[in-house]
Amino acid sequence: MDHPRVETNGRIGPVNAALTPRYAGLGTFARLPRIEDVSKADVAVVGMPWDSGVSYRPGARFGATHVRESSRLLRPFNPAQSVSPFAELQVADAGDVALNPFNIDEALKTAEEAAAQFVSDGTSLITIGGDHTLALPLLRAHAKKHGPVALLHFDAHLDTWDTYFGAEYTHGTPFRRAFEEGIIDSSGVCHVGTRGPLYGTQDLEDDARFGFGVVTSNDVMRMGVDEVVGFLRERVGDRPLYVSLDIDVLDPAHAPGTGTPEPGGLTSRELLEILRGLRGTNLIGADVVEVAPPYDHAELTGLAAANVVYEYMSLLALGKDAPAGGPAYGESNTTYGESK
Ligand SMILES: N=C(N)NCCCC(=O)O
Ligand SMILES: [Zn+2]
Ligand SMILES: [Zn+2]
Repeated sequence: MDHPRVETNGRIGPVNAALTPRYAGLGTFARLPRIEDVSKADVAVVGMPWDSGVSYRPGARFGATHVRESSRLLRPFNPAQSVSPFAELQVADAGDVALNPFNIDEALKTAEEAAAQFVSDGTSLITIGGDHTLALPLLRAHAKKHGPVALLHFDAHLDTWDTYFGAEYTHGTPFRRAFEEGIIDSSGVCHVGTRGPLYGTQDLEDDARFGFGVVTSNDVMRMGVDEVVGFLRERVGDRPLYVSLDIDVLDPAHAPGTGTPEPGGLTSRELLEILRGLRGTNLIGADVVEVAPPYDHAELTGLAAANVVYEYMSLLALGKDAPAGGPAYGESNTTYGESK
């Protein structure tokens, strides 16, 4: 079936929701075109259906499809940032990478090669789904082009542990490996949203040795979003920035569909607003991982993840020269008029 699309500035946008109901049709991310249907994509959304690195509940292999399904309600204009991402950039869905579920080394190699193809082409990559092990090959692919990158890591967990059952490549270990490989810039790395029990104090000592700053979930509550944003901006400066976001950074009330949930997390409002605060940073790529739909309810987790991706796209559309404050950010009462 042919479904007319929104087209602005010569960019092929989503299927027009005024003509085709949102729940109809095949589900690309935000009902955007497939990458084969555009001449060149500025931004590609790529699914990573793989969860062979998990330590607890499996299910993130189904995350990519779930996030796509939960993205049908996204609309073309983002008032919180005053930007129409699909009009500023050609965004397309590149489908899923076929990752070997039985061989971790091979899967990580495939993921890295697939990512490197987009990155070397100058296409910004946003990946959806999969477990957090995948951050390692994604960082490798970005570092290959940009050198060691700044990293904002949104997560309940540190993910700088060493090994599980002797295995080096797991969803609890990608950022220790990234540090060891020299692909992250230790002066520009920070965790956001950490909480929950650790194995011991050594976990924090190791983590600090790798250079990570830490904004815990409680810090977000105590400092408030604006101060957190100021701290993160200062930390990353204008370095090439990769954002890796484990959906379990959200409280299980906001994102139940994940494999290692930890109570006491961020609200989706806090998370989305912190991401918006990154406008004008040098974002080069981003992921959202650990969405495990078998544990989701009412699409809460899928919707949160889809909106995270939409904020990534908005940041990319605004570009690295966007002013820090911006027309909408921090002036929420003026956005819809009236209530100031
Ligand atoms: N990356 C995520 N979601 N979790 C890591 C938890 C590792 C553990 O079981 O200790
Ligand atoms: Zn986590
Ligand atoms: Zn994680």
